[in-house]
Amino acid sequence: MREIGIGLLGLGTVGSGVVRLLQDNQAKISSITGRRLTIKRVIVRHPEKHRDTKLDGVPMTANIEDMIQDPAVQIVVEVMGTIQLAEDYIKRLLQAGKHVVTANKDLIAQKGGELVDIAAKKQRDLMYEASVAGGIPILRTIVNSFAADQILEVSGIVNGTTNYILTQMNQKKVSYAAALKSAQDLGFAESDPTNDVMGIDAAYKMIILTQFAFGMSLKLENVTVEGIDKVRLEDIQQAQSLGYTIKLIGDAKEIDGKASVSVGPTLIANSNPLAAVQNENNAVVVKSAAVGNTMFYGPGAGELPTANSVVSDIIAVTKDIGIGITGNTFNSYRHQVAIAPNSAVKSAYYLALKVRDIPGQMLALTRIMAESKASFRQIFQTSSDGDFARVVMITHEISLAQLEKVQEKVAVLENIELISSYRVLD
Ligand SMILES: NC(=O)C1=CN([C@@H]2O[C@H](COP(=O)(O)OP(=O)(O)OC[C@H]3O[C@@H](n4cnc5c(N)ncnc54)[C@H](OP(=O)(O)O)[C@@H]3O)[C@@H](O)[C@H]2O)C=CC1
Ligand SMILES: N[C@@H](CC=O)C(=O)O
Ligand code: NA
Repeated sequence: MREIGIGLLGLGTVGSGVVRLLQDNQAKISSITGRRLTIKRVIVRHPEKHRDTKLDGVPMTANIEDMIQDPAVQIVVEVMGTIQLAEDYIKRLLQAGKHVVTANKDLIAQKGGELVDIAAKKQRDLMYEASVAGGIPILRTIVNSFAADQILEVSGIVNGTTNYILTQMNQKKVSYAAALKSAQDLGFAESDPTNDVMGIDAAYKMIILTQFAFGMSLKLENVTVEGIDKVRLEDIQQAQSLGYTIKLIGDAKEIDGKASVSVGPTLIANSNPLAAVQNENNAVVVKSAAVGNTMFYGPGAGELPTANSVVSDIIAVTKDIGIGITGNTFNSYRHQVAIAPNSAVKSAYYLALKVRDIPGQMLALTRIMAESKASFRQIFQTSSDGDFARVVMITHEISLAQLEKVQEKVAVLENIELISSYRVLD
């Protein structure tokens, strides 16, 4: 049987999983592809480090040139991370005629367009199924199974670390710091978890999903992003008492041909299936004109789930090599970028406010709401420590422009502080 040589750029959580799947499922993969997939070379930062993953006889070095120059390597798997270095390496690998599979959403979200162009010019494949929602095969599904349908919205939970943290805080009353630490130990979090908790990792994934769903290549500054770093246990408990669970939700919708993309803590009604998605699991809901709502659920991070997406890409590339059709872009849908105005983006909101416990404050608050033409469906004063009361309200559907008006007006009030404003999804 003919051989396909694989090069691994990175042998951490995901890289080790890739090795394991290629070894454990070799016979099945060969039966499907008609090729024997063999790991020929590994590049890591510290080649001398002790590793549990055993790759007898496979050279392991720190110099990318070793991979670029190795004629035995046809497909390189980039599971190293970073943006600039990975960009430089992948460009050189593509120029040298290698096919590339990557799990690097940071890179694809920011530099994907350039890399796709180089790959196409060199007639090489560039695939990145693992970059969005880890083990869920969402990108290929959008390309293949929604090609004939008009996607209206793609939304859901696309970061495993934050969903794990929120689940642990909500169910086990674990502290934020302890939950983050265990997400790191379990290998879900990025090497620097700032991007996870600040919503940036989810924003990168939403940028990639927007490209696949609407053909628009957005930049990070086009996405409204808020992380979970300011979500308090009080908010989580308050939401629960109202019948909601707080999740970090990514949302990309098309409004009159324009995109609106956001990431932020959101109150999900407990009857909504997204509320039941726990720990590192992700769920992506695709709303489309013909099909309606379709939900894709599964592990969004972790060694083997992510590795399965990587290996599915390796198999796709191997099949393309076999029939001589490499160089087709992973997603060929292109559409001019247009961003929806804030007046067109609508949602219900949960507003939590710290209000000085003196007469007249509720009146001031309701006046601001009336002036902003924003009505509320629920309002509570939940506790008072003598000086300050906590007031929580859930609005009817209002536009982002109206919300901003309310935020601006509250900001100038001396006795009322807006602590959080989160979207509400029924
Ligand atoms: N973990 C997950 O659940 C998921 C991760 N991803 C993405 O997959 C990629 C890898 O993640 P993960 O496996 O968790 O990361 P790890 O930190 O576990 O592994 C990174 C690997 O890359 C190597 N590496 C790092 N820097 C360099 C460098 N400068 N030169 C050569 N090698 C280098 C490291 O070498 P050494 O071992 O010597 O330190 C290590 O083997 C990232 O892009 C991540 O965003 C995507 C989906 C899920
Ligand atoms: N850090 C990411 C890993 C997968 O992309 C996450 O937690 O989802
Ligand atoms: Na995926």
